[in-house]
Amino acid sequence: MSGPLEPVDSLEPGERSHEATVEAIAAALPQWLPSQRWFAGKDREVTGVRPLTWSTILDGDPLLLHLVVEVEQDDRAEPYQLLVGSRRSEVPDVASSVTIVDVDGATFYEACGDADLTSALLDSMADGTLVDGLHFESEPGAELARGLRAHPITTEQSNTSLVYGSQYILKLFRKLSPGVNKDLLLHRALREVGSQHIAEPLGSISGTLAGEPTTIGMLQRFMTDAVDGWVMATTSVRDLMADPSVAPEELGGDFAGEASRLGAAVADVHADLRTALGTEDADADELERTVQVMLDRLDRVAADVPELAPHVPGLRDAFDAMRHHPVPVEMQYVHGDLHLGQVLRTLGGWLILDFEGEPAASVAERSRLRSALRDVAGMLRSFDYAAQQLLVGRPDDPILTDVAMSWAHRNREAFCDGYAEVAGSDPRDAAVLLRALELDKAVYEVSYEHANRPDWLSVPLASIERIMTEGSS
Ligand SMILES: Nc1ncnc2c1ncn2[C@@H]1O[C@H](COP(=O)(O)OP(=O)(O)O)[C@@H](O)[C@H]1O
Ligand SMILES: O=P(O)(O)O[C@H]1O[C@H](CO)[C@@H](O[C@H]2O[C@H](CO)[C@@H](O)[C@H](O)[C@H]2O)[C@H](O)[C@H]1O
Repeated sequence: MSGPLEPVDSLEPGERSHEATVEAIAAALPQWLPSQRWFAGKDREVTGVRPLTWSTILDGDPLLLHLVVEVEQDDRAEPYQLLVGSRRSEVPDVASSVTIVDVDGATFYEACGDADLTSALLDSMADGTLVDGLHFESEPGAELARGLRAHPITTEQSNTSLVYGSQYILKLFRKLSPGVNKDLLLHRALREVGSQHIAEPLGSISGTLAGEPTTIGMLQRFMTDAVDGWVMATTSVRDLMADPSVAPEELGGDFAGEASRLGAAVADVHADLRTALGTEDADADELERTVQVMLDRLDRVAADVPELAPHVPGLRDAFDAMRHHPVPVEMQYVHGDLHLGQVLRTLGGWLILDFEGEPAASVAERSRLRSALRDVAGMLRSFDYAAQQLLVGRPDDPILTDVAMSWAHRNREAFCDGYAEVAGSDPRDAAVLLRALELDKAVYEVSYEHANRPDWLSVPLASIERIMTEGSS
């Protein structure tokens, strides 16, 4: 969760045509935004939406506008981007949920699902054009195909991704921050050092926000042979739950081998990030700052989510313990929000996606160098999630709970084994730090679930309870 923001300056103004339309769209957004999966502020009322700027990507009929709007909520004002389409000559074939507003007899709708309109984005990147203040570029050496149609992916996402043919995936970052997006920055750095564990970055779209060139989209190679880690992991847990009498290691869908290879891939990426972008040693001030950030987050989340209250004293102790058990920490660029939905198993091995960091963290927080153990903690949390999500909404069943917890334990250990083998040091040796990082991540998840998937709040809360109990036994 970020605090109040300074007012954001306008993007470089595009043509002022369509001004009245843009105002009408902005006026409709307070009602429309909260129903969008990618909107990060669903748990707070939208008190106003102000257009910061807009660009006309296609003019006439059909019309394709790019808007950056500032969304005001009680304690913050944040910029979001939207692609808005309209057609006069034919009724658009789009779901009613994406309709934003009717203006003068024309329907204006969220255009990410309109393949006739979104093909213009790829074509503009292939051509390297500047369209009404938006720069469309391909990465050095990338020869992009033109004329491909796109469909949005349906995964639950913080952003919106469009798949072009079976070749490319374009991620449109929804909540914008001035500057080059960390996801693009780290993908470029990893490509420079020849990382084997990323999908190649191929293009980008940028505008200007608060006077800075700002990434609004990133194009990557689409991996057709990929399955995401979350799907693989949850399939494995389901198989085990379906027949609890089978030992996990005898199960056809045992995930431990993959978990270990994933640990090795994450350690490789950490090493590549160090090579590409360097490291710094953490000093006592850094440790103090880290503990304080965790305590502050705990206070903020506990104020919003009463269910966290009983755990607050124990969580405070866990964070405080870092002060009494300091370990030498090398600070480096990390992924920042690593979980099973951010990793893809391809024929060539594991790829890591989405280096943007936690969607709710401030840009300053996301851009900091951190301990690589943050990513290890994120993935450990994800094994817990994969195990527990099948228990959500079911009556208590001690046998199934036991199966789920054994699966999580087995795969968490395998992941750490794989990581340790490549990194040369075992994350489990820094037990106090790793425990605090896991709990801090779980506090973040409490806030994330409260805002996005209240039904799942029980998942991070149960983990906090478990970690606390293990710690006190
Ligand atoms: N290069 C790719 N090839 C295939 N699928 C991808 C690729 N990049 C992303 N995906 C799919 O899109 C999903 C969302 O991508 P991600 O970058 O994590 O978006 P977000 O930032 O919105 O969470 C991933 O979980 C994965 O299933
Ligand atoms: O992928 P995003 O960058 O949008 O990350 C956000 O959403 C994730 C959920 O999609 C959320 O991850 C949490 O749920 C996952 C299962 O859906 C689980 O694997 C993760 O371990 C858990 O943290 C992530 O926290 C949030 O930032």
